Amino acid sequence: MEAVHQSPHVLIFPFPAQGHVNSMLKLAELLALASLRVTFLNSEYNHESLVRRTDILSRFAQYPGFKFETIPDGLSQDHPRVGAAMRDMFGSLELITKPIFKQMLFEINPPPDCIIGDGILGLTIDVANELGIPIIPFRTTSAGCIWVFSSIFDMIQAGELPIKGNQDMDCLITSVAGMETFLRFRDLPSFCKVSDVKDPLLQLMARETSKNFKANGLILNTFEELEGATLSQMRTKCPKIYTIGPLHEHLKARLADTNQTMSDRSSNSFREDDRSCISWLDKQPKGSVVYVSFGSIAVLPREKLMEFWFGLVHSGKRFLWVLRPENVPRNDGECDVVPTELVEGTKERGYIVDWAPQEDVLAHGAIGGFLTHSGWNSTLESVTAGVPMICWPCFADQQLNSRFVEEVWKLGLDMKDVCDRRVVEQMVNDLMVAKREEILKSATEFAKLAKGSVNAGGSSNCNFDCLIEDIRMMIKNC
Ligand SMILES: O=c1ccn([C@@H]2O[C@H](COP(=O)(O)OP(=O)(O)O[C@H]3O[C@H](CO)[C@@H](O)[C@H](O)[C@H]3O)[C@@H](O)[C@H]2O)c(=O)[nH]1
Ligand SMILES: C[C@H]1CC[C@@H]2C(C(=O)O)=CO[C@@H](O)[C@@H]21
Repeated sequence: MEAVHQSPHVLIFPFPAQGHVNSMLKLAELLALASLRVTFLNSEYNHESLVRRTDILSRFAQYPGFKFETIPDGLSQDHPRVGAAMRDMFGSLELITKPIFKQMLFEINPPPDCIIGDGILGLTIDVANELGIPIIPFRTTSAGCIWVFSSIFDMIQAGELPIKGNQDMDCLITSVAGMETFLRFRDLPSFCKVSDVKDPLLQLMARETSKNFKANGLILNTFEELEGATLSQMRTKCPKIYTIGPLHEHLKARLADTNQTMSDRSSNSFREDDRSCISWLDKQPKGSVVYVSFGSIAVLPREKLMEFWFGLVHSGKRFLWVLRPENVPRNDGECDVVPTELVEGTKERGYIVDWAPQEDVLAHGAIGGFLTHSGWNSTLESVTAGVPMICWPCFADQQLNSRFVEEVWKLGLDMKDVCDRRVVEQMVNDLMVAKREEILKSATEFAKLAKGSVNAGGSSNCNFDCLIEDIRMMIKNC
C-alpha cells in the first residue's frame, strides 16, 4: 500500500437505508483497498445498528485513514424507517441533516478532496457545489431506473404523464429513448402513477435524478455487459459514468488479490444474519429451493403474505423465506391464525428466518430460484449467482428492474401487479420446471459476464481504476 498521507480523502454519504449502505460500504472498502483515505458518514441510527450487529469497526480498522462519522437522519428514535414511512426521510434529511452536513464539511480534518454522495441525496450535490468540493454521485439503482427517472419531464411533455384514467397499462411508452420496444406504463414506478404531475414525490425523484448528470461523474453499481444499451443513452447527457459493479463480486475479487476472503466476515446488515438457514440448505438437494425475500424496506399487508405463503406451499417446492418481524402475520386474533395447512407445509419443505446471509444463500448450490421484490442489490446478487428470478416488485425502481429481468435479460418471470396464490404456484413451477432450461441458459451466461467484468481486464475492474485515477487528480494542490 502507498503512503496514506499522500492519498486523496473521500467522504462517502449514503442515503440512510440498508440497500444503500450495503453497496456504499463495499465501494468504501474498494477505495480503502486502493489506499485512499475514506470517511464514511452514516446516520447515527444506522451506525448504531451496524456496530451492534456486524464486525465493521474491526474490519475497517485495518485500513489506515478509514474513519466512520455519524450524522442525525432527523427522525425520532422510534420512527419505523420502513415501508411508506421511509418517505419522511426526504423531508427530515433536507431540513435537519443538510445544515449539519454543511457545517461538518467546514470542520472535518483533513477536508475531503472529493465527496461521493448517494445519487438520491441531492443535498450532497447542493452542498458540495456551494462549497466548491468535487462531487461524484453514486446512484445505487440500475442505469435503466436512472434513465427512466431522468425522462420524467420528457414523459410529461409528451403527454404520457399523468397516466390517463382509461390508459391501457400494457401499452408501450414512446418518450423514454431506447426503451420504446419494451417499457410499458405498467412498468413505471408507483410514484409516476399519480394524477397530478406536480405531485411532490414525482417532482423530487425527477429533480434529484437530473442533478446526477450535472456533477463530476456518476458511479453505478452495474456492468457494461448488462446495461450497455441504456448506458449509451445516458452518456449522451453524462459522459463520465463509472460502471463498477457488481460491487459485492468486485470487492471479493480485489480482496482475493490481497489474499483476503469474504468468508468469516459479517455482512453489512442492520439485522443479525440467521446462519442456521445455511445448515438447512446443506441438507437440501441441488437446485431445489426457492429463496424468498422482499428486501429491507417493503412491508406487505397480511392478505398478500398469505397469498405468497399458500402459493409456495401449494407449489410443492422447497422454500427458504426471509420474513422480517414487521412482515410476520401476528397470531393474536382469530383472523391472524396461520392455517394448519401452511404450518405443516412449511415444516415439511420450508424454512423461515428473520434475516439471511443473502449473498451466501444465493451462492449455495441448493438454491434453484429467487422470489424477489427486485431491489437492485438483490437483482445484481441473483444475476451474479446465476439464479433465475420471479419478480414481485413493490415500489421505486423495482417495477423497472423486474421488466428488465423478464423482457430484456430473460432471467426470470415478472409477476408485477398480481398477488394470487394460484399465480404464485404457477410461477414457481414455471421457474423451477417448465421454463427452467431456457431461463437458466441466460442466467448462466450473465453470471459469467458479471464475474468477468470485475476480474483484471474486465470492464468494471478497468472503470474502477479510472475512477481512482480521476479522484487522485482531484487532490488539493496536486
Ligand atoms: O435477509 C436478507 C435480506 C436482504 N439482505 C441484503 O439486503 C440488501 C437488500 O437490498 P435490495 O435488494 O436493493 O433491497 P432494499 O433493501 O429494498 O433496497 C432499497 O435500495 C435499493 C438500492 O437503491 C433499491 O434498489 C430498492 O428498491 C430499495 O428498496 C441486499 O444486499 C441483500 O443481500 C440480506 O443480507 N439478508
Ligand atoms: C426510498 C426510496 C425512494 C427512491 C430511492 C431509490 C433511488 O435511488 O431512486 C431507490 O430505492 C429506495 O431505497 C429509495
